[in-house]
Amino acid sequence: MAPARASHKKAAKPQNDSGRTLKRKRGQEELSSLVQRVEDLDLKTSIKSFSELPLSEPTASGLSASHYKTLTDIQSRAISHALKGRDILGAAKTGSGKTLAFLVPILENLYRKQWTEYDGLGALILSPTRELAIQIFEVLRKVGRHHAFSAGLIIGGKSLREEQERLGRMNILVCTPGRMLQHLDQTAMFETHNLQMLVMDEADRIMDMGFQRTVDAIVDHLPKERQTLLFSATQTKKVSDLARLSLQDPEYVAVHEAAAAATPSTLQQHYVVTPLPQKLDTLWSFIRSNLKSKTVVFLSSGKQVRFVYESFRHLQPGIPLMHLHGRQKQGGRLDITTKFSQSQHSVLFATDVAARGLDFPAVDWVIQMDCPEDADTYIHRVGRTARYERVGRGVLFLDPSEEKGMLNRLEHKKVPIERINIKANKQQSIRNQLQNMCFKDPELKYLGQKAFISYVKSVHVQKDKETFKIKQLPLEDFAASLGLPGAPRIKFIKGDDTKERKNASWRMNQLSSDDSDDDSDGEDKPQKTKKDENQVRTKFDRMFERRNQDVLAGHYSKLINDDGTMVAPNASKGAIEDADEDDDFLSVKRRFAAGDAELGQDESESEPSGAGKEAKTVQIDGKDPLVIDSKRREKLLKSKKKLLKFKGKGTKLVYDENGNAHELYEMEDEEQFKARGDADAQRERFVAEEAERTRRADVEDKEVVREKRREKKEKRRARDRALADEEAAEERGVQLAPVDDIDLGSASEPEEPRPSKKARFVESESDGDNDKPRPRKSKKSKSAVPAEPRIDTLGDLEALASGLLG
Ligand SMILES: Nc1ncnc2c1ncn2[C@@H]1O[C@H](COP(=O)(O)OP(=O)(O)OP(=O)(O)O)[C@@H](O)[C@H]1O
Repeated sequence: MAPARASHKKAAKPQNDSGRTLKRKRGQEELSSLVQRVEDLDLKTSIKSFSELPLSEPTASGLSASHYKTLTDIQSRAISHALKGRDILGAAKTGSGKTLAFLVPILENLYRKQWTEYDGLGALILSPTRELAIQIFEVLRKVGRHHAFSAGLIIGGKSLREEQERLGRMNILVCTPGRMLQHLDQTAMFETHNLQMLVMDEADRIMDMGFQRTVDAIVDHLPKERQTLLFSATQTKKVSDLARLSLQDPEYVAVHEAAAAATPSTLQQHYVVTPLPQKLDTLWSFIRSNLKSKTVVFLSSGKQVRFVYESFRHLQPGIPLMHLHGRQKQGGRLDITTKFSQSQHSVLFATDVAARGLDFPAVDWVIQMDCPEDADTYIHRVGRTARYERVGRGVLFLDPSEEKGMLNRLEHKKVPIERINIKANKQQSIRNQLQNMCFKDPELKYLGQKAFISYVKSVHVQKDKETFKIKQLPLEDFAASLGLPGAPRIKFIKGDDTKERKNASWRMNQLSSDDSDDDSDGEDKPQKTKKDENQVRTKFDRMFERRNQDVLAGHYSKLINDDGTMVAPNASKGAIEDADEDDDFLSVKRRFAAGDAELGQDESESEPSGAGKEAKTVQIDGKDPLVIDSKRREKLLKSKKKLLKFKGKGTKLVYDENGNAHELYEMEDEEQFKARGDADAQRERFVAEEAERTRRADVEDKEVVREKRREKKEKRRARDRALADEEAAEERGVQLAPVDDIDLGSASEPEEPRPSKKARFVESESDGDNDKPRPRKSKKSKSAVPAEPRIDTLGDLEALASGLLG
């Protein structure tokens, strides 16, 4: 969380009393006039520039310093209503300036209420992605730079504690829903009862399946009496959502509802029909012929993004390549968005994490290589170009099976899109190069296999079956186009309820790779069709399969384990760094089979053949092996306390005279037992011996107890004597040292009550040390309290105060 504090108030020079009063008076007058101007604001007048709006000086100067002068349509319509405290449902095309449409009212409404740090949280802005939250926060810092509010960014990726410490002092927060809920539930100091405004940017996304419950829980924490603003490029008026958010008589501000198109007029939109197996070739050819452009390429999953990025990087197209997806670490994601924003010519491969709200300057092309799940997603993706009156172009790649369905959806949403064809002479094939690369580089091949699986998975979970027809996709050919020797097997779980998993990107977990194949390394085998069986296998194929055993046989034989215990794939290092795995796809976790390695064993020994460095097991005291397959678990090895859980209780050993260790209870040999005589006689002897041992132990115990009582009595007497001496001395007027060497714990008299633990939080008394038990107060100590000093003058008072403080 980065606090943003404007400085104009701090910079004020000290003034004399009358100057201050005058300034305060002038401030009050300005404020009343501002309030009056807001009240008088006519909602029907169309406002063109920020200077026409009733805005405070700090906001006006923040806007002008950020070079915002004229209002966009959505700003002109929404800001006026929001200034008057109305709830708003705002919908406007991508890149039309929705961010300012809610930031300006936030600053103004808090300003007019003279919000201070003591008032706590005044406004909460929710964003579906971290990147968008960061971007909103940056705009807030810019336009709010002359305000004195504190603002924070809560998006996770930092320690909760660090955020917790500062959270209580924030007036405005920009956050992602998950992290916000975590704080609302766990941060005691965080109060929201005073909240004035709740804003949701990309509201339809926040309120869809992925966040529904989180948002409900957040709203439960917020006061009902508040102003709520919802913004998106594809807003819906779903009554249930509005009820959930307790919107009161919201103003529906949909500035482009009557427009002929849902997308900016400066945007040229095209689609190409390119069969799935040719998509990579088409993309490659496109990039090669647009080296002087800035392009965003959208793919359906992080694994797809990684594979295309890695393979194209190997092929060196002659333009910088970047990639962005949700499984990257936060720092990396931020670096990439900054780099891409600053670059002039580059290609960014991204998942839908970049589809909403991100404002990359001057993007020339948006390529949607994988078909978006619906028309709204298409609109958001394509909206990364042609922002704020600039020009831009979008190209959608469609498999022939997707063409009809998707075009219907787009037409329904008023998206004007035209077909274009690829020039045959420009089309280049990279299939052979990819095959060679996958052949030589097992890691790339592994990425390709994951990309294939995740693509098929993403198509399968799509809700719109008119557009996404998995059975019509030439999967075998698609796998070959990725450079793979065959299509990895995929098993679809029966009864798969796609409706339940509407959001493909969020809930792709209902599929499983085929674990029915009982061939030891057969899991990686391509899907065999009848055609395949008749095909002659070339030397090349055989080599590929041999390489396969090294790369994937290890993974899959561990991945798919009938007893469901462990898996140990051998992902490339990079792939693991991104935590970009197929785990969600599989019903078993990626862990090793039990008993792979003993504690302290060489790391290399603990890995299965051909495996990467990622997972290992350690066995502790013969217990079930502890699988080390993540950084968190690796840390665990360093904590003795945590490891106790995995350790046994330990075995007690006794040593004989020769120094040999024996278990405490060792089973005796039957022959030896018999040799010692009749069993009944032995039992009686044993009982008699044990009874005697118990009697002796009893006597010893009683003696110990008696000794302790004697000691206590002695101490009590000593204490009584000391007290008597003290009182006698008092009567004689002699001052004694405090009685602090007496063990009060052994006294039979009731002790002076110790302050309870709670007392720590009660305002401390003069000595400021409520925790420690104090020595008993004697009459002496009472009489020793000095008489109250005389305070005649201000000087006397100051002297006393400084003495107390000192
Ligand atoms: N009044 C304005 N004058 C000039 N530029 C503006 C104005 N308002 C916004 N912009 C610029 O327009 C661009 C798009 O703004 P913004 O990101 O707020 O759009 P958006 O509507 O939220 O887009 P999306 O729907 O994609 O989230 C930004 O670069 C912003 O700086």
